[in-house]
Amino acid sequence: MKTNNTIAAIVPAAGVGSRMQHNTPKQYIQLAGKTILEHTLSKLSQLKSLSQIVVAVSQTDPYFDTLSPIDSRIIRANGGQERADSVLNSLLFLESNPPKWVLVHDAARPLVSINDIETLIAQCINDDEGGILASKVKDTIKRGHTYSEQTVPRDDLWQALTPQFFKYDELKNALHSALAQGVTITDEASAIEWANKPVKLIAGRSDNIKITTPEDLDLAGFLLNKQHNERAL
Ligand SMILES: Nc1ccn([C@@H]2O[C@H](COP(=O)(O)OP(=O)(O)OP(=O)(O)O)[C@@H](O)[C@H]2O)c(=O)n1
Ligand SMILES: C[C@](O)(CO)[C@H](O)COP(=O)(O)O
Repeated sequence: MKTNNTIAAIVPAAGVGSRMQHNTPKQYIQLAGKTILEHTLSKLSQLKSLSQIVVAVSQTDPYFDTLSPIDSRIIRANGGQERADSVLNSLLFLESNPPKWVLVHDAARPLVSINDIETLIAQCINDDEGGILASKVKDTIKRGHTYSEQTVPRDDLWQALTPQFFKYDELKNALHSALAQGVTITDEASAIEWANKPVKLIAGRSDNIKITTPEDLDLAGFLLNKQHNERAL
């Protein structure tokens, strides 16, 4: 009997990018010849294992439908108030023909490495457990406000990245219940942790940055051009 390992991608892209302070939502800023969202979707479209790529955008988003076609697997869905609502809406969008697994990846992380995504998927499927790309904290970490009160031990501290990869049913149930109970959910892993289910930490490249503030743009543009030139060699 063939194992069902269908995988759908979900790309939350319904944010307004308030920290970017730009006149369009940050996913539509042009960098290295394309919008940030197009770079992200071009990356995901290299993954043949994906059955669908659901992109959650604001219901009133006027930009998405003007993008050049990238891949026939891409489908538009409605986002929500917060990132977690956008992800839950996308999961519900897939409800009539649910995949076994979902790969959730921020529109704002166009630099992700395909190798890292393939490693995440392979390890999670092999161990039959969900997981996330994450990078070990590298700097000395302080706790405090105006003054440092403490240097925090960092041996077990990780920065959560995306993609985050979970079984469809587990993620939908965890997100739905956590949001219904008013729990703050900043990533898929926080919903799964809240549901007392395991989250594997898979070390990923730390240059998979989330483009968040204006100073991220130059670095992201530089790295995107570098990746483009390396592919052309
Ligand atoms: N209601 C929301 C909010 C965020 N996102 C998406 O979630 C990803 C990560 O969120 P973040 O970087 O925080 O984006 P914004 O919410 O747009 O940024 P800000 O917090 O600065 O407003 C982004 O791809 C963003 O478009 C989403 O789909 N729906
Ligand atoms: C999901 C995420 O990208 C993991 O780092 C992040 O939590 C989402 O954005 P935020 O800046 O934490 O709201």
